[in-house]
Amino acid sequence: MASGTALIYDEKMATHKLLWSDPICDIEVPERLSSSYEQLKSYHLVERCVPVPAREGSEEEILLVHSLEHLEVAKSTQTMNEEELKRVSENYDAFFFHPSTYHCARLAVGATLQLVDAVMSGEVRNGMALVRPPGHHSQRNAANGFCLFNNVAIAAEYAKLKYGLQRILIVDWDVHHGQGIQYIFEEDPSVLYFSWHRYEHQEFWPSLKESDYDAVGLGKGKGFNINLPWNKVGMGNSDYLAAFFHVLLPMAFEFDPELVIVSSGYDSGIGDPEGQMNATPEVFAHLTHFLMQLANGKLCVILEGGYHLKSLGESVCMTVKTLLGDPVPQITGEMAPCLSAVESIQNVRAAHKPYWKWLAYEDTSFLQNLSTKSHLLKKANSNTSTEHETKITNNNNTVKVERFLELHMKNILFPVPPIKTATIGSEGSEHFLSEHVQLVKEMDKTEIKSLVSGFYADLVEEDKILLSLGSMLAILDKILKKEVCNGIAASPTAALSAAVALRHSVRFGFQRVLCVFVGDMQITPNTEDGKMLIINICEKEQPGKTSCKHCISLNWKEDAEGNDFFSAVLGFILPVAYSYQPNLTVIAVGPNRSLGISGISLLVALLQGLAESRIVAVIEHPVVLSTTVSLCDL
Ligand SMILES: NCCCNCCCCCC(O)(O)C(F)(F)F
Ligand SMILES: [Zn+2]
Repeated sequence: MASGTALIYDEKMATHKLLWSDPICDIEVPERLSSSYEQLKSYHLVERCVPVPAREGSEEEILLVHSLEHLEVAKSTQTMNEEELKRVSENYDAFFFHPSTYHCARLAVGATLQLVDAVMSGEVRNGMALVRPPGHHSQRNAANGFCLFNNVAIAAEYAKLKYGLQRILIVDWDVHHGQGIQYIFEEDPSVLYFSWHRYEHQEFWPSLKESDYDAVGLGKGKGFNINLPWNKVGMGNSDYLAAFFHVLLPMAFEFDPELVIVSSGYDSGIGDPEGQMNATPEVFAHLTHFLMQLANGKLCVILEGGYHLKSLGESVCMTVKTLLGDPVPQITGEMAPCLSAVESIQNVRAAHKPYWKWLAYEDTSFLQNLSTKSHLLKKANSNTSTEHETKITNNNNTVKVERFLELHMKNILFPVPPIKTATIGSEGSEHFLSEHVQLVKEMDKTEIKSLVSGFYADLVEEDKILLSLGSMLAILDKILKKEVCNGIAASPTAALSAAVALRHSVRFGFQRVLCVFVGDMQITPNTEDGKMLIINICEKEQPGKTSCKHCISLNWKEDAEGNDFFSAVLGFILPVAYSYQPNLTVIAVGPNRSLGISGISLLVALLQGLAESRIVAVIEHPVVLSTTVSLCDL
C-alpha cells in the first residue's frame, strides 16, 4: 500500500478577489487560502507532506463536465474591465469575476487532478489540495455560489476516464449543498454523492427542494445520491459522528469505492458565519480517519468553503495531520445527537431503504432508542472528568469562539510519539512490521512474577500463562506511559490477558477503559466499577454472565454478505464507544473464526479514533496478529 500525503498549494490562486462591494460574496477572500497554508506551516505539517505542484486544468478536462459556452464565457472575462466583470457576474447567483478568476479556476481544476494522479499512481496514499475558487455549486452551464468550475466533479469524471474506475465516493461535508455535483451525477450509479448541509426546511441557501433527503437520484442513479439536511443550526460533533455512523459509513462500506474524493468545506465548523454550526475542528480528524478506511486509503481532500479564518485553519490542520497518520485527538462533550439530527438521519435512511442491503432489515426505530441509549450510557458513566464546560452560543461573538479555539486547541495538536505501534515480534513476524513499528523486548520472568503475582494472583494460575502476560504488559506499559500509541501481543488466552491489562491500566490511573471482546471466550467478571466498559461481540449468550451496566454483549452472527458486521460495528459499537469517551481501548480477539480478518482489521482501525489512538490488542490466533499489525501502519 502506498504511503505519504500530498499537499497541493499555489499562491497564485489567491489573486482571484472581489473588486466591488457585495455583502454576499465578500466572505470568499484570498486570505482563506494563505492563512490555511500558514497554519499548516506553523504546525510543521507542510514539511511532512509530499509537495505536488498545481497545474492548469486543460480545456478538454473542463469540458468533461462543463459546456463549451460556459468555458468560453469564463475565458472571455480575462480581458474585461471592472464594469464588464460586474455585469457578467450578475448573470449568476452569488458569483464574482476578477480578471484572474479564469486562470485561478483552471489552477484549481489542475491542482485537483494532480492530486488524483498522485493518489491513483501510488506516488502517495492520500492528500489535500488547497484551492480557490471552490467548485461544488458550479453546474454544466453556470457559475454559482463562489464556484466557476466544478473541481470535484471534473476529478470524478477524469478518474473514471483515465483509470477506468467504476465506483467513486464523493463526500461533501461543506455546510452548503453541492447541488452542482448532484445535478452532474444524479443519474450515474458509478458516483455515490453524499452531502450534508444547512437546510432549515428549505429556508437556507440555495433553498432547493431537491436538496432534501428524498432526492435519492434518478433512473439508474437511484440510491446513489444522499442528502442529509440539517434543519437547525448549532449541530455539533455528536450530530456529525451520528451522520457518519448511521448514514454515510454503512453505505460507503457497502458501496466499496475504489477512490474517495472529499468536497472539504469547513464552513460546517464552529465559528463560521455561514454555517452557524458547533462542531469543533477535531471532528474533521475523525471524519477523515473514517474515510481513510475505504478504497485502500486512496483519499483526495479538496478545499471548498470555510470563512472563519481561525476555525478554517485549525480544521485544515486537523485534516492533514490525520491524513499523515497521526493519532486522532479525543472528542469530548455531549455524545448523543440532537433530536432534529436524529429525525434527519431517520428520514434519509427511510428514503434509501429500497436501495441498500444494509438497510433492508433494519427498522429505523433502532436509531431512536440508540440515541437515548447513548444518553443512558453517558449517565451511567457520568464520572467523566469535568471538561471545561465552555458553552458556545451561536451568535456572532467571534471573540468567544476565538477564546474557545485557543483553549480547546492548545493541547490538541500534541507532539506525536515517535513510535506509533509496538509489538512483540513472534519469530518471522518482522516482515509484517512496517517501518515505524518498534519491537519491544519481553519483560523478564522475575519482573512479571513480581508485577503479576502480587496484584493479579487470583487471575493467573499456571506459570506458562504468566509468561504470555509478559509481552502484553511490556507493550501496555509503553502505551500507558504514552511512549507508543498502540500495540499488539499474541496470547494463549486473550480473555485472561485482557483482564490483566484492564486491571493494570485502571491501577495505572486510566479511569475509562473500553474493552472489546471479539469471539466466544470466558470473560472474567470486571471488578472495577464504572472504570471500564466491556463490549462483548459473541455468537452465543454468555452462560450466567451477569449483565451489568458496564458490560454490553452483542450477539451477532455473520450472515452471507458480511454487511451485518459493518452495521454492527458502525451502527452500534462505534456510537457506544464514542459516547463512552474512553482514554484507553483494549481489544481481545478469541480463537473463533466466525469474524473475518477484514472485519477485525476494520474494527481495530476504526477504534483508533478513540482514546487518542491508544489501543492494546491481545490476539489469540497468530494469523490474525500479523494481519492486524500490518493494518496498524495505516
Ligand atoms: N442570500 C444569498 C446567500 C448566498 N450565499 C452563497 C454561499 C456560497 C457558499 C459557497 C461554498 O461555501 O459552499 C463553497 F464551498 F462553494 F465555497
Ligand atoms: Zn459552503
